[in-house]
Amino acid sequence: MKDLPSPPPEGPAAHPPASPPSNAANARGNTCDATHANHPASCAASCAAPQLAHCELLDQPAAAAPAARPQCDGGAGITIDGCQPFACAVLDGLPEQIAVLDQQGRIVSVNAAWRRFADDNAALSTPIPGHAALGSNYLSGCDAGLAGATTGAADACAGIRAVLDGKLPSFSMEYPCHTAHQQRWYSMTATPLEYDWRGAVVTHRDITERRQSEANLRIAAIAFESPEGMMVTDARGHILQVNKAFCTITGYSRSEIIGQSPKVLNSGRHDAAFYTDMWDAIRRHGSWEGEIWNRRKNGEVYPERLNITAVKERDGSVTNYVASLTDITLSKAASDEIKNLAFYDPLTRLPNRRLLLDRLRQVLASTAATGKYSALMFLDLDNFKTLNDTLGHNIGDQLLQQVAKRLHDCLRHGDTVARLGGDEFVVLAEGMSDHAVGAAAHTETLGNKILASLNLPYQLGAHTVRSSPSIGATLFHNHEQAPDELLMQADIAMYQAKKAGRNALRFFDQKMQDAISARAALESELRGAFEQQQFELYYQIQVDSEQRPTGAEALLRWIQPDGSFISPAKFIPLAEETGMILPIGKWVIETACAQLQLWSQDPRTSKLSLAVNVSARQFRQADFGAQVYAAVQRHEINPSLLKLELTEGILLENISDTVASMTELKAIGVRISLDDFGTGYSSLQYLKQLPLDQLKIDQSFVRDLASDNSDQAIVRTITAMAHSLNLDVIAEGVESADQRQQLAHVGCLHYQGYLFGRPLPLAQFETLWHEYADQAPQLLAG
Ligand SMILES: Nc1nc2c(ncn2[C@@H]2O[C@@H]3COP(=O)(O)O[C@H]4[C@@H](O)[C@H](n5cnc6c(=O)[nH]c(N)nc65)O[C@@H]4COP(=O)(O)O[C@H]3[C@H]2O)c(=O)[nH]1
Repeated sequence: MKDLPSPPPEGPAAHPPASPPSNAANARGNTCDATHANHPASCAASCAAPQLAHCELLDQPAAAAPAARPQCDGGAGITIDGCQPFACAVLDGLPEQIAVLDQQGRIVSVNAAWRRFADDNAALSTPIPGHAALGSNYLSGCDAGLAGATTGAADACAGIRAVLDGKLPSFSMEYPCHTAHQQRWYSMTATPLEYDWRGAVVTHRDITERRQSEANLRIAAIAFESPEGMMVTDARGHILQVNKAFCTITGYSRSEIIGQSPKVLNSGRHDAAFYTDMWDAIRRHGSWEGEIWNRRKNGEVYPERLNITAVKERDGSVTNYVASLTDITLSKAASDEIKNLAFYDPLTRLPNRRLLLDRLRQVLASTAATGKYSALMFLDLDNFKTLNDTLGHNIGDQLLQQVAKRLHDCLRHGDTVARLGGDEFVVLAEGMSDHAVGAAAHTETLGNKILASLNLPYQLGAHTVRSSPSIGATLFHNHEQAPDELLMQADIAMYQAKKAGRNALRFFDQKMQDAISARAALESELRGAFEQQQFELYYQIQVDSEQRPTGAEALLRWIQPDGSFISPAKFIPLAEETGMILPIGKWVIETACAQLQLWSQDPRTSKLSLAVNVSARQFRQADFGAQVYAAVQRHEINPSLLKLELTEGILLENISDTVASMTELKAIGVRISLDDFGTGYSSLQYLKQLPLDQLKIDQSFVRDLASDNSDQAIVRTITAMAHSLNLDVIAEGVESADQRQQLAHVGCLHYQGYLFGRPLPLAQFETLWHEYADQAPQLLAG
């Protein structure tokens, strides 16, 4: 023990001086001060000390010992007046250790508890100081402690001395007395003893248990005031205690809530079964944990994480319930937000692709059980891009939001509308009918309802706009179909609706699917074909009105290893879509330039021009001009012999960019021909802006030229227009002499067509060309 000194060695102490009579009454009157009022043992000890007749007494202070008084315990040779064996028995029966000190602080009498403790203590290898044996001087022990500079010892010493000197009515302190293995606490009380002589009664009490309980309570109190709300109820559910966090969360003050039932917090959002399950769990497992909606005092309903634990007696009976609760409004809002982002489109708040696929899987599973047909519809807004580009994204977003709302309003409860992104929406209508035909009819009705709704005008800020959707629908009742496959089918049908003129509904059918599958196969073959150099350029001769060969058009051929041909009409659009046209187109230009170079080396062919087709995607490349220039340079050709054939569609897409690109090409020196002329919407206005060299009359006007008056008028107009713009004109698809004659009649003096020659491999073309060069007049005359 650090705080109290070791007792002095055993032995007779000096006789204490006579007690100062002046302080006696005062000291006695204050024996049970406020501190000790709660410690009856201290009081009893101090009040009973004069009667310690049977207690073990060492001797009597000489100055105060009246000779004739009865002796309680002859063994010690001390007699105390009025000493009663009964009082001694009482003191010996007390658990507190009581010692009587004389004026000098010598222990002159102890009770049984003190004695026992002193004996036990002495037997310890490291005795606890302060529990000295009879005869030793208690204050010397304190002094020894002082030497060790222990604060508690100094306090004890000073306090007891003050009591002995009548300066204090009583003194008490508590001190730790820890051993290596145990933490122990004691209380020490000193009260004055006014008898025949002056002394003090010192009481020691083991207060370890109380200190531990107090410590536990302090810990519990700190734990109770955690950031989590805490509530303790009795077994019947009456609230006994709540902490500050509880008050903050619920809005109730302690005084308002204590004594109430937790039912005041009920939000009304959970049914009776919820609470029954909760209490069942508490009964069975002793606790329940989960999320619950509760109501604050201000009426606001909020989510909280709640844990309720039953506190039980040893016999299992519940004494209390302890609830800890956390307001999860914010974390719930955050997790809801995360959920929203993961499963909902932020713009329209509609389910996104992930959630749609999830629902689709569920519907597929349920169709397996019900056998009913459901429908999946893919919607795309016609001309959305134009609206977005012309009125801005903000207006585009508003349109999407209004479309989302209208779609939602068209559906039955339980159907799903999702936004996949951009202007693509998907409707999933479940359980349409038991039969395919009925389901198709229902789907058509729904589709028409959607068409009608989305066709109504939209008020978007200051703009009133109209929009229409193209809708593709597919029906399903076979749970073995994959969600992605169904989406693809609806998408394909939607494209059919677009092809059919937009603002329409189309159903997916198997033939369409087969075509798509074939296209997918072709696409993979196309990639391989380029790598395996299965492409070749064929050349179709072009002649003038004198039947002189003026040049050729290079036409791409895909010749498969088995010798079969795949038509450009089939693979060029696919190559365009997949982007394969870029390397292919580059190769065509390179090959054409290489050929022009070869022809330039022969004076007979050095004037031959060569036309190549340029696709939209190819032309739109930022470096297309640079590619052409590089090819012209690399092969050292006369650029005016290279003719780039562009279609009307390409040129009119973005007129200012087009003019810039064409000007760049013209600067290189190449010539530009407008292919398939007449099939688009070219106006004179546009044509005037474009740096063109030639118009190529589409073969569709040439085909019926002999019989169709309107075709004749068209060809005449085109030719006149070309001449007015100072452009060459060439007609393609000339198959008969009649056609050629008609063309010549309206002023078209350049021709290309089977009449003069089919597209041919290089060697055959060159043979034909030589024949033309030598015999063209005779051939044509024939
Ligand atoms: N019925 C009939 N047809 C005739 C006659 N004379 C020529 N043709 C065909 O008409 C098409 C003319 O080519 P196009 O209009 O540029 O139309 C071309 C062109 O748009 C595209 N194409 C061909 N080669 C290339 C190429 O290298 N690059 C690009 N981007 N497209 C190409 O594929 C289209 C089809 O090419 P082809 O099948 O070779 O078909 C060629 C040609 O064989 C005739 O008297 N009667």
